[in-house]
Amino acid sequence: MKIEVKNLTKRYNDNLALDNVSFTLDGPNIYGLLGRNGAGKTTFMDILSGQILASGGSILIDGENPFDNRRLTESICLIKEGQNFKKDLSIKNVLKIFSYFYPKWDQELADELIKEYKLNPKSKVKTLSKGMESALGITVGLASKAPITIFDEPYIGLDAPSRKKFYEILLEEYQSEKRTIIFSTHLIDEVSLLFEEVLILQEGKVVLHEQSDILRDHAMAVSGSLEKVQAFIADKEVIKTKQLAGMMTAYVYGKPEEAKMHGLDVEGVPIQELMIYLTEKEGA
Ligand SMILES: Nc1ncnc2c1ncn2[C@@H]1O[C@H](COP(=O)(O)OP(=O)(O)OP(=O)(O)O)[C@@H](O)[C@H]1O
Repeated sequence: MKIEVKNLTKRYNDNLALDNVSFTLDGPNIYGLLGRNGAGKTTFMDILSGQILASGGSILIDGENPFDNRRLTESICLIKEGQNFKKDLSIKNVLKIFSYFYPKWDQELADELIKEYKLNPKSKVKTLSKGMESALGITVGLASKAPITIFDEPYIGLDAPSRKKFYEILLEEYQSEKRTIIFSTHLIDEVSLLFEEVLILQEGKVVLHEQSDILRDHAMAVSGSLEKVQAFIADKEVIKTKQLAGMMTAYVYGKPEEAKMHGLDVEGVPIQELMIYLTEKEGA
């Protein structure tokens, strides 16, 4: 499904959570939605899933507004950090309710995940540990098979092996049937290999929207003498520079071979680091 975001703005009193944001997500892909605390990620996901209204601008999903739109909401599954389910329901009933709601619900996958995460179908949500509740969220998100599945920090309390299992199954599911998956997380290093496209928000604005392959191949840290680095970056898009004792490191987009030809040291910049540099305040 195509998601078109145009001049999207969300205000909470004086607080501008989204500031005139425009971009397009062009169909099935795994998108990493990244940014510091308070950048506007959850606000965006809430508007996208039709849960809250924007203050201005629009989001169109295949040309339609998601707010209060039943046809669209059954195509969108949003799993949040917690509080996804009513506390008095049993796991079995949670799954039953979601299976009625999502037309493409995959009960076999839900059963497999429940087993994998050792969840007892009879247990009530209120008796689950944080990690177990997250595992239930992941189960619902994956089994929904919703054409737009959104995970907003879905794994609070989930241990590393369980997260790894989640990434594996997510990728398997995605490969067997492509869908739009939007993933917001602060554990960027751990998941960045899954992302096909990355969006970084900073104070309600998009500071980066790029394909991961391009970032992996072209975002680089070049180091060398001040003069050499300055000469090299003169015509480049510079993310950040650091100087120490006549030496300079610059984070730029460019061709690693070209930097090497200039006699500079070149290293790739992991997405997590890129996010940090792009969202650091000036002079930090
Ligand atoms: N219901 C609300 N009422 C008032 N302000 C809000 C509300 N929800 C969000 N905000 C504000 O909007 C801004 C963006 O918040 P949002 O939750 O979208 O950020 P985020 O990127 O998801 O952050 P985090 O990574 O911490 O979850 C913040 O300044 C936040 O304080």
